[in-house]
Amino acid sequence: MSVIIGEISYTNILPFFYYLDRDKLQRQQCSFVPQVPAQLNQAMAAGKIDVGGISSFAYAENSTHFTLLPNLSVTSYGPVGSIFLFSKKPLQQLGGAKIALTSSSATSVNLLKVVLEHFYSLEVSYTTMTPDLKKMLVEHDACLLIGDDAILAKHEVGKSYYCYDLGDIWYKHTGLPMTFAVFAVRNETLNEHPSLIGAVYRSFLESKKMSETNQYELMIDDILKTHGGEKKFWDMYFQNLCNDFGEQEQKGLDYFYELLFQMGYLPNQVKTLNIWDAARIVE
Ligand SMILES: C=C(O[C@@H]1C=C(C(=O)O)C=C[C@H]1O)C(=O)O
Repeated sequence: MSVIIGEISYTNILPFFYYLDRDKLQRQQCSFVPQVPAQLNQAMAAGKIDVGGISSFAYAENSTHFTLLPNLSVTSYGPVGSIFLFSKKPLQQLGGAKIALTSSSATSVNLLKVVLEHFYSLEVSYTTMTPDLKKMLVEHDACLLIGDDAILAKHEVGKSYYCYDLGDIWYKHTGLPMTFAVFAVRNETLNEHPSLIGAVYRSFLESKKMSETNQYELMIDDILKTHGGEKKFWDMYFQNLCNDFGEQEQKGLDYFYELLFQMGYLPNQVKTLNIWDAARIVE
């Protein structure tokens, strides 16, 4: 018996992982797989990962096979600070443009399609590439980066390009938050190991609460050692992200899924968000 936990390899997921008692979870036969979102999404769909953070888009693609864990997400109300379209031209002039998309993402690449095609009525072409701004912009007019790649690129070359925060654009057009990552578990795993998934879920919740209570301080001290940057920047970044998944966050996600279905980017409508009734957790 083992449960494999997917761990998004970006700083934005850290509040849920920083305080996990990994030794205890490992003694309970849990193991951890760190990867970028797109790879975790695929692994979870293939049954190679059981539970963890995935792109919210990947939940929509697998909503009949996955169950969402309540009160956990990576969401922004407005600018997210790590999902940027870097462009050689102003966004409104991107009609006919060639856009390079990071291969790490699922939510943000689809959010970009909503922004360009639905909000701005632009027709563009897309190529998926490994995230490397300089290489992406050799033959493309604009590129999308997410996570720590985007943070670094903004810091290094942000002033040389037009730079658009997709969380900001989404909020301005809809008045709704955007949930980039959700926490989900495969239905089969939930049926087989409800009490272990309960333990994993409570650990995520506790880590999130501890991170929020001490204002991410210890976590940011460590990030400064591993990633560099300024304390002020990371303070702002984490204070700005919402880690809840309540009514308003769900409303934003419902609307995102609805637009993607109408645009043909989701084959099936997501009728309901299937959220685990945590009250039923088996101790
Ligand atoms: C805020 C971010 O959210 C991430 C974006 C994701 C995506 O675009 O698929 C998936 C998981 C999130 O952790 C980010 O990485 O910048």
